Amino acid sequence: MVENNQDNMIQFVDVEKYYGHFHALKNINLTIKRGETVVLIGPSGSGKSTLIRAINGLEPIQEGHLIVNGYDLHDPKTDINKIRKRVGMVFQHFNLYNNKSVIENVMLAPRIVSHIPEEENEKYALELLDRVGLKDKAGSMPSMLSGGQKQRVAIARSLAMKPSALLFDEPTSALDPEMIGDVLRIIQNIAKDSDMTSLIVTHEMNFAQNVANRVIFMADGEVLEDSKTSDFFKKPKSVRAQQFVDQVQNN
Ligand SMILES: Nc1ncnc2c1ncn2[C@@H]1O[C@H](COP(=O)(O)OP(=O)(O)OP(=O)(O)O)[C@@H](O)[C@H]1O
Repeated sequence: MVENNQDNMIQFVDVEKYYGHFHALKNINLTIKRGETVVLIGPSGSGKSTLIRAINGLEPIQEGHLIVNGYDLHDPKTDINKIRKRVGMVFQHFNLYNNKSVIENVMLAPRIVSHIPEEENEKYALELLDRVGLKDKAGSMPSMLSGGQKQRVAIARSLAMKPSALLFDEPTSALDPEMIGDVLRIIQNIAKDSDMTSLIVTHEMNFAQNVANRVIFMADGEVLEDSKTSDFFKKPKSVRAQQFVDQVQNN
């Protein structure tokens, strides 16, 4: 039995994850406290997406405990929807409903999951679209938007459920370079909110340095480093992490 500490938003205890025989997450132990902004970095294939997707149950784990907002995901009695209500996710490829307008995308989950009255739902959706600079696109279809705009809608949509935590899985990797700055600025603003817990997979090292209070470095399915951001960028402890940072920064 793992102690349930209310200060912890996300806790991995001895977590193991396999895809068939492939060991994708190896003995993961880490805790993310409420309000923290944590950046997860590492080479391609190191398990970053698997780890972040495990947190809202998109990837089942096979061993250990994964406790999110007080619920143990590995307990069959846990209702995953209770976790997803409080933990939003922003994907690399936006995952918008292309047959629904921008505002409908933002209003859908609060309407279906939380039964928010229509007028209140619409008012809040417009506030969120304003926050991401897209109020004037409320009636547009996603196909009429740029990649950066689509991602800003996806962020507004993830905020619509008033989550306690947001997971970002490479939110700028599919964007043209000129769109990345706007999206990162919005994420930075969200992360500054001390009530919000953010976990961000990214290759944007300047962003990581400016925004995160902690950096987690993964390689080959393991967490090799979990350090304060300033300590990590001053001198990573492992050779693997140093090589990775040098390579990303020289690109
Ligand atoms: N559904 C799956 N079935 C089998 N293997 C998978 C599956 N998803 C991921 N993997 C493997 O698990 C490992 C970790 O993948 P993951 O996508 O978590 O890495 P990542 O660090 O996010 O990589 P990237 O930066 O390229 O997105 C990789 O070797 C990948 O091939």
